[in-house]
Amino acid sequence: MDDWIALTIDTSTEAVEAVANFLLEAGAEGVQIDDSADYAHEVITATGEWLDPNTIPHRQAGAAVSGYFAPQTHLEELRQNLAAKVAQLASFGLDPGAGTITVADIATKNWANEWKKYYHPLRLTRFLTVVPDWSDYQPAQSGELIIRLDPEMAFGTGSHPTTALMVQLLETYIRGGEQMIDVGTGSGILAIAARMLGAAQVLATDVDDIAVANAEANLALNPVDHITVVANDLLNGIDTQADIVCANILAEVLLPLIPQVPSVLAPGGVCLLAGIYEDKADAIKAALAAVNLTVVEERRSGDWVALAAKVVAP
Ligand SMILES: C[S@@+](CC[C@H](N)C(=O)[O-])C[C@H]1O[C@@H](n2cnc3c(N)ncnc32)[C@H](O)[C@@H]1O
Repeated sequence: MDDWIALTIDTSTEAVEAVANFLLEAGAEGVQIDDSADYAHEVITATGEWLDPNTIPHRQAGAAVSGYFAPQTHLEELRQNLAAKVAQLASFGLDPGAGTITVADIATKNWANEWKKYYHPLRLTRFLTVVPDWSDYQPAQSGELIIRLDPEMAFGTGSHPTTALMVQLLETYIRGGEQMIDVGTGSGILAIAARMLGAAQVLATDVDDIAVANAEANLALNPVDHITVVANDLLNGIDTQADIVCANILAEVLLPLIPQVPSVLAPGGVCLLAGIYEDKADAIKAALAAVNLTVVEERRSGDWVALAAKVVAP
């Protein structure tokens, strides 16, 4: 059999999700992400051993996203199509990084499993650890909650700082028994985390059908119920009340979402937003203020900002 084609785009950490989507939309059978940011966290091995990321050989800056394509792919057309999309990243406020595209034939029979070596159990917070579903990792201490994920297709393995910020906010604002709406659920990671932390019910939505399917597959890997996943754009057509509305999406999507939040937010509820690149934070705060939502907490990780906002009585 002919070799598979691996097409690798050098980019920045913040553009990893968009570039992976470009490759999947272009027909990649799978994607592999090699992101220097993944090594900013401690890594735990399958046997529960803590590893200093500096002891593992890894890229020091930026990220590379590889897509695997069937041998008969029209390579030049594909390369040009992807180069055009990479050139548009800056107009979405994303740093394209080097933006170079390299092509390699790979004889690896089993590329579909190759990428898995890049995913390790990841200690997200004191209480939550994200574990790839093929790992036999067991909790290293009492009280440690395990989220099992197959991170193959959708965004949300926990390794991105925006996801980690949002999980920290969920730990702060979930007291138990809340109704929650998770807009842009991706892998479903936030919905699963919320249920494990005590939320009563989660409505998880995503505009991308692949994400909806991946979130449903991930729910099945975890001992969680009372999570409904639906394909939906923003909060369009949703009229249930929620104590928590969370969304980890780029500012361009949060801006039209924010005016929809008050109509679903129950009295005393909180709106949690992540995915905000720091130069967009002021615009997001202004959009919140315009609908009477006051920022009550701000968290940062690198260049990323996450906000909690509530209706505060005058
Ligand atoms: C950055 S990912 C977040 C995934 C996960 N919630 C997390 O925190 O790791 C953003 C998700 O929002 C989804 N999304 C983008 N635009 C959307 C929209 N207009 N309505 C609903 N979901 C959207 C994307 O498909 C993607 O899965």
